[in-house]
Amino acid sequence: MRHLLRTPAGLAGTTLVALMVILAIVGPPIWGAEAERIDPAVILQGASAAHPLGTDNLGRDILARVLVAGRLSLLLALLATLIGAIGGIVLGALPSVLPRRPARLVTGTVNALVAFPGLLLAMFTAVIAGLGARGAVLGIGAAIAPGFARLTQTLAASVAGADYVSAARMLGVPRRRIMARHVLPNIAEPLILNLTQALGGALLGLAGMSFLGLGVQPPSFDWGRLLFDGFGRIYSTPAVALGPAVAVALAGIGFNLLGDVLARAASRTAVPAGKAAPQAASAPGELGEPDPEAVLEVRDLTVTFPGGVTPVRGLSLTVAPGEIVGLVGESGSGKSLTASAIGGLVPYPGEVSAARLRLCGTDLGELPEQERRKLLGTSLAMVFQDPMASLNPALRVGGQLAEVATVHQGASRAEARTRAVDRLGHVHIPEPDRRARQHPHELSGGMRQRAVIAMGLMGTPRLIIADEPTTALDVTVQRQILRLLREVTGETGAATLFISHDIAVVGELCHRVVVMYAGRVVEELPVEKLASGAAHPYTRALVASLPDMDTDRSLPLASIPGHQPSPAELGPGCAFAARCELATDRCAERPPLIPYGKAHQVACWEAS
Ligand SMILES: Nc1ncnc2c1ncn2[C@@H]1O[C@H](COP(=O)(O)OP(=O)(O)OP(=O)(O)O)[C@@H](O)[C@H]1O
Repeated sequence: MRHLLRTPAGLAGTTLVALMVILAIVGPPIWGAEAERIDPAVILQGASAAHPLGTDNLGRDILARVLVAGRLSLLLALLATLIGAIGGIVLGALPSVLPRRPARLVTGTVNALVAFPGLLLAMFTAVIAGLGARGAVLGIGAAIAPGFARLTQTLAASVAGADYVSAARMLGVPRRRIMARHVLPNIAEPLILNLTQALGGALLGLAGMSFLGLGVQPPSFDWGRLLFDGFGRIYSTPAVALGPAVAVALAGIGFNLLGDVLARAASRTAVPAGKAAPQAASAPGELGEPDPEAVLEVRDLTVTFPGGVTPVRGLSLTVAPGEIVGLVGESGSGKSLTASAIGGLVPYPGEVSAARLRLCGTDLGELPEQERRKLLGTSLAMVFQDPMASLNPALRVGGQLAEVATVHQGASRAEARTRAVDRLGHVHIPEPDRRARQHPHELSGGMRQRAVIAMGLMGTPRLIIADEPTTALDVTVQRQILRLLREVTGETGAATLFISHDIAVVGELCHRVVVMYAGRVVEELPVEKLASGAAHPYTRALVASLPDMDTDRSLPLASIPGHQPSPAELGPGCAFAARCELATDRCAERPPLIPYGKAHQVACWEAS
């Protein structure tokens, strides 16, 4: 964010807005008397040394009036924006809490209002509410509200699909409460950012209303009113109209630039990893020197959500070039959030901190936002469970792949397309040229997943994070994708972090296995030791729950009794203790991750 504010647009927006705010505060006390001083000797004068913007029909100095009018102009714009925003957010949120029919009525009304020209809506409301500042403010508020309502509906719809909202719904949480607790807090940031841009629009709108004679009435004056008063003289003494016009334009540009930069900074909806004090397991002195060979080095990674929910707690992980590391654990253990934190994709309001988060030898926490994105865009490829989530259904597959090359490598369109077709062929998609021209829905599930892997290969990824990439696929296709991942890792020398809840798949594909439980690593071991050399009771239970050739298929499959505690339920001791046959009083204290043979670490007091 700080970096974006230092860009030319950010700097210009911040400076202009700061100047406007200062003007609104100091303008009236400094130039108030001058702005009101009537001087019959200098009536209707043009620009001069004494009156740089000329004088009005009562001999009042226009420059002083422009400087004083800033306060009223900004205050009215702020009021109109707040009215529009609050009205719009309420309108936008209503369909989510109302019964079906009234909800449809509200949605239809919002759609109609969005289609209605804003200025007409403003004028219509202003005429009904009465001429003057009040009517203009209500009018502009009414013109702003539909945009906010539509934005609220769109954002709410995107959050409504989140797993935690579905879970709350299934638990029977009332819709009003879901809206207030789960939806609105998660969409607050873009809405607040939109306020800044709306403020710029409101300033221009109010000036327009005053200019049309529908806004501020004498003796009060805002920039629009001054523009209205000076417009008749624009050919004889242009300065009198240009002064207020420039003020309106500068303020509008300032708020729009700032709003745009803020929106861009927030558009990620993800929180970049920042440097944070190392937690529990490793004190600063234990952090040690960075590993120069590692592709990925994570130390004490923590992901926190408001309310003290910490689904990832002090996780450390290293992945070497060409290595396939499996991150395994039950659903909810924090595997996906770990991947999201590495890729800078943790959704707002999650917060990421790490004592060290290095990718390809560069500390991500120390990079400016733009460079961090560039490094992630070129060195990291992410493959998710649902390939449709990574592919835009409205775009052709080839075009989406080509975008990576045009955006990150500055390739021409033709070069990017050729490379996209080549990459599709590389992941064994038959007839890659034809497939590149198709839309994602025309491809099978396995082919889509291959296309996503091909997208990752458009750059030269040093690390591939594959988060449950085969879970949604049938067994045969699963095998093909696993083979492809192994092949890609072997060919490119890239490292792979393979996330799965399926320890059998992990055992088959990976060189090393990291086992997570309730947000922490409980064991890290070479894959050869998985079947019979695991030391943590949880890893052993996971392995024991796998069926093999001798398993009696008439009996229910083995499962680990009990359930993994949710991040909010975690106490100070070993999180697995409640389900562990070996648990003793000592487990009330959390066991540290300690070496247990070569390339093997375990966090258990009773490990044997
Ligand atoms: N946006 C969020 N806000 C609050 N809690 C969240 C959010 N996203 C994830 N969590 C919580 O973090 C915990 C870990 O989630 P995560 O998705 O990383 O688990 P996982 O091990 O990948 O599980 P799965 O295999 O089911 O994807 C879960 O308890 C989940 O409820």
